[in-house]
Amino acid sequence: MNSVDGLITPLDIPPEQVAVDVEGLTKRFGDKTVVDQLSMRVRRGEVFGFLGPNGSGKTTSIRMMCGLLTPDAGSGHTLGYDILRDTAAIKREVGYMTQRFGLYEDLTIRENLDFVAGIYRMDRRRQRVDAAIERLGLTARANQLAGGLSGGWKQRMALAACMLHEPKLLLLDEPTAGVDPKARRDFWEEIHALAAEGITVLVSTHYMDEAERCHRLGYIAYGRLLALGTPQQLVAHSGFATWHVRGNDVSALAATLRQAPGVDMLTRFGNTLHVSGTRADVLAAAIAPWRDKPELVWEAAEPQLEDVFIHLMGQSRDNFQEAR
Ligand SMILES: Nc1ncnc2c1ncn2[C@@H]1O[C@H](COP(=O)(O)OP(=O)(O)OP(=O)(O)O)[C@@H](O)[C@H]1O
Repeated sequence: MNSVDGLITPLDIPPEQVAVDVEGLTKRFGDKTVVDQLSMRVRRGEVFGFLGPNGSGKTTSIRMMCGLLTPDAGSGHTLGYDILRDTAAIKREVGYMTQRFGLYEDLTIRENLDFVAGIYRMDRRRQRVDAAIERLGLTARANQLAGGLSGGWKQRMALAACMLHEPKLLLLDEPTAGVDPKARRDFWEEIHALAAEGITVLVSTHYMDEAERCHRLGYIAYGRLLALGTPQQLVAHSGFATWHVRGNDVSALAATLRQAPGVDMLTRFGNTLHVSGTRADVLAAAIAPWRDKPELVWEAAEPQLEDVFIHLMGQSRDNFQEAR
């Protein structure tokens, strides 16, 4: 088969620790299969990240797991509820932060949250709003207009809004798109603090540094789950070997190695090349003629999660084309 085999590490845990357990989830829109036979589990209190190219089915998968969308095939349980039958119960326990949060720019943070609590007819409205403001560190800004907030604070407010009904599961769909790096880091601290309290978090992201911060990851391409596991498992099971080579002029070397069998990926960083392959022995043979050149410095390197995903992306494109 292909080198993506072995990248699925199922989660073997007792039932009481399972937050999401789905089997064969499939969704079609028209004649297009957007999610194809998705089977996986998420542990309670885990931050689980979905990665994959645009339009690969991440949002659709997450929405099926949370009873927001009915699958065409497959079954499963979320927080112990059946995803086909108990959708109302699941929705009550899920907080969903969509890619575009509709906040009112001319209302303050407090007024926005109060408005959300109002439209959902929540009880203890004042108390819930106060708790969300405090929990998300919004106290000092509670009376500022939302329109004047930076992207990071807006996201924090959006998170506060979907925490008002005290959900057990959070769905965050690319929550930090367009947020500056410092605010992204703070936001992730918050996500981990919530997970530490036992809240399960499903998050979709395009950022590799965020993927590395998840407890476990699923990589989806063309609706298929191609990889599942902790960041460490994904790197280890990829079989990837990586070398770094430095020199004053690595252009000729780059051109030759790009064509060499065993070199699956070659990335240039200034005067350094990162050269990777899924077969360590074939890669070693490819670079052997260059290893003793005095003008080059070679170093065996740890493969990075990003390398694995870039490779998976290329691989899945090939598989997809073959399957057509
Ligand atoms: N309600 C719908 N009707 C028709 N097609 C849809 C619908 N929802 C999603 N799709 C299509 O299904 C595919 C997968 O969409 P989905 O939003 O799940 O992908 P994604 O991986 O979350 O992408 P992105 O990173 O861009 O959000 C896309 O081609 C999308 O256009």
